[in-house]
Amino acid sequence: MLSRPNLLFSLRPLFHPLTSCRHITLPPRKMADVPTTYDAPVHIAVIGGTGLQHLPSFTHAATLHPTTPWGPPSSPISILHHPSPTTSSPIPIAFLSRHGPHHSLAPHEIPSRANIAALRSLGVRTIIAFSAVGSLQEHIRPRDFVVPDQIIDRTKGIRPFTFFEGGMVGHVGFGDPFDTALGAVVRRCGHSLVGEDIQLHDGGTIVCMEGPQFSTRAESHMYRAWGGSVINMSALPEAKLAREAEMAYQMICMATDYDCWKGEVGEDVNVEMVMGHMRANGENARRFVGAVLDELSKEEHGELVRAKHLEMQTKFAGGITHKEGRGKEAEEKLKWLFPGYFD
Ligand SMILES: CSC[C@H]1O[C@H](OP(=O)(O)O)[C@H](O)[C@@H]1O
Ligand SMILES: Nc1ncnc2[nH]cnc12
Repeated sequence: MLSRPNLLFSLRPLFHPLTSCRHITLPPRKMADVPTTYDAPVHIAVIGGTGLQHLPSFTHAATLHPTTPWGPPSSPISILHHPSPTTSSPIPIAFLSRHGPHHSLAPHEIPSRANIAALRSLGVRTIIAFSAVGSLQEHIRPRDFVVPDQIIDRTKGIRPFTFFEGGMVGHVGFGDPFDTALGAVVRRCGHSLVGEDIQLHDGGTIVCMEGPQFSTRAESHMYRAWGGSVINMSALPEAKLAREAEMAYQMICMATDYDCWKGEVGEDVNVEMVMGHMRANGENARRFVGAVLDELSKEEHGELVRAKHLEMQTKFAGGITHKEGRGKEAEEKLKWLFPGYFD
């Protein structure tokens, strides 16, 4: 049984599974000027992390408060209008703050399934995720950007990490945890900005640790020996769930510290250090994300942005459980997330 048995049914009028444009009705809010509904599908999202809780300089078209069978997401979802370089109408971008609008969610408390499910239900198929990371390599200096291509999972299995459980089994491929085609676009945009105050590393391995405490020195040395480039607490399960939800996902990282492997007095990572670098270089982070959105808004990227190359993969990956053996609650939730896949 669902813990909230009526939830799926009460959601149906809000998120009709068979319509791509979902009319979202919201609870009464104070934000009188900004609409609380948005009727067109939104294909691109930005997930902001530590120090990147807003994306100013875009037209704020709506603020949505969706809910999902996995509960509400970390924050309201802002719909921002981004001018398209190739069409007359603006491109809508969904912005979600991973730790909440006031950074009140620790990494292990982030409702990643709700975040990804809410974004997918709006039509999102491409996610640019931003993260503040520790550097595990001397040449990746604080304020450098890294567009990673691999992840080592050092979370502890305490975060819900899949949509497939409770009598619905699914196995998606995760050999390349970031989307190769999207990553290539992001790197190209990053390179167009590289100059005196922007440095970019084209690839790298993120170690995603559980936290919320930072690593011990022994762990930090071990991650370096494993070939880790940078470390954070939020690449997973976000990237895994995005893959299950058939979304093209790429993380952009900004180094804020050298973790604790250098062992120099006063140099170990702390929150002040992370926030200081994020504040000082936040404008460059926003420029980077803005350049990526400029590029993705071009018509030529339409197929990529709609993740046509991932469409239906989860129908087959999740088709392993025979109908008669399915857990009913799990089946209902997955039918909500993937209308038509598991009928
Ligand atoms: C405040 S330091 C640790 C914190 O910073 C990173 O956050 P995010 O990835 O959301 O930018 C890291 O993953 C930790 O959550
Ligand atoms: N050293 C570090 N370890 C884990 N997450 C981080 N985010 C920023 N710096 C970090």
